[in-house]
Amino acid sequence: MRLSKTFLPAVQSHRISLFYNILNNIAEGVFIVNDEGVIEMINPLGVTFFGAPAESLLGQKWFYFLTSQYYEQYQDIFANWKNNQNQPLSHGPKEVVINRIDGTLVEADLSLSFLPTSMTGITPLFIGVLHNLSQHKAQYRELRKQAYTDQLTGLPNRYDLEQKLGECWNQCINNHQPLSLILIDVDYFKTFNDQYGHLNGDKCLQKIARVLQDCLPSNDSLAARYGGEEFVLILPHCPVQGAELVARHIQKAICALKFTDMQLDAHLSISVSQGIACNQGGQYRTPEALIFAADTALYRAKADGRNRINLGL
Ligand SMILES: Nc1nc2c(ncn2[C@@H]2O[C@H](COP(=O)(O)OP(=O)(O)OP(=O)(O)O)[C@@H](O)[C@H]2O)c(=O)[nH]1
Repeated sequence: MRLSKTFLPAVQSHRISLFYNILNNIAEGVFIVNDEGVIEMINPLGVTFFGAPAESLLGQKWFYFLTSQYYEQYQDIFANWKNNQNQPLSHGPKEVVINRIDGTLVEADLSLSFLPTSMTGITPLFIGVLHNLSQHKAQYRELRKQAYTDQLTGLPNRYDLEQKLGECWNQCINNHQPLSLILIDVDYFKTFNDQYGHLNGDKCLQKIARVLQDCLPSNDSLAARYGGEEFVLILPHCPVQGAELVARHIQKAICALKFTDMQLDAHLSISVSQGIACNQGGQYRTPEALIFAADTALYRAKADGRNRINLGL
């Protein structure tokens, strides 16, 4: 800011240098812009948000450094404000993403405060206070990922499955597309655990998860752990014949699994039972009804002797 201390009384001059010291040492990024959005002052922490030397930031419009979505927002906000200056232009913390000079992105909370000419004496000014959110956001993303992921297999968990199924359901209904679901249950898994131990049982579930992932027919299909030794495949845009082919593929791949890397007998093999249901033309009213139909089909596959594929009605 262009303030001269030369003719100011000593007390006032002291206050101004105190103010500068506070601003330069405060643990938030602070910048001051004029009514065009041009940066007039920026503190050292503020500079780190933009990733360029203070000298090159002064004189530039601050919102040029925002990613496109926020850039347009603030460009509009400033333009609207210029057209109707009676509107106060202040807000509390709002999320923005800053595109630093080196191309890296910084997620931050921005609070904007308006200082009218009656306070500044020259021209209205705005104070921007930036609080770095990048670390919190990274932690949040990690926790969110964990909340949606089955820890043992790395597949989406049941919670994620229910969300995704709801989304696929709506999308397929709206586009008049079929939606198939395969419910898969490992056969005699209690015996596997009893004979080879729970840890080997865990490794076996991990192998099964990898097979299911590899058998997915398209990028929009999804394998999830439904719970215990049960898994689900969601196959959007897939008619029942396609789902049956996928199930046969899974059946073959599971039966071919080897456990010699776990120091188990080379002849040991496992199998799964599968129930298929497909919503093609509105047979089912809800995603829950589709799961129920696949579950009933799975129950019959088990009852018919296991290592079977059964189609729901
Ligand atoms: N190792 C391991 N075992 C699990 C896990 N979750 C569930 N199980 C086991 O899976 C077994 C399921 O047993 P049951 O429901 O009797 O079914 P099953 O023995 O597979 O028999 P069928 O399904 O009728 O063919 C139980 O022994 C559970 O302890 C897990 O995360 N790890």
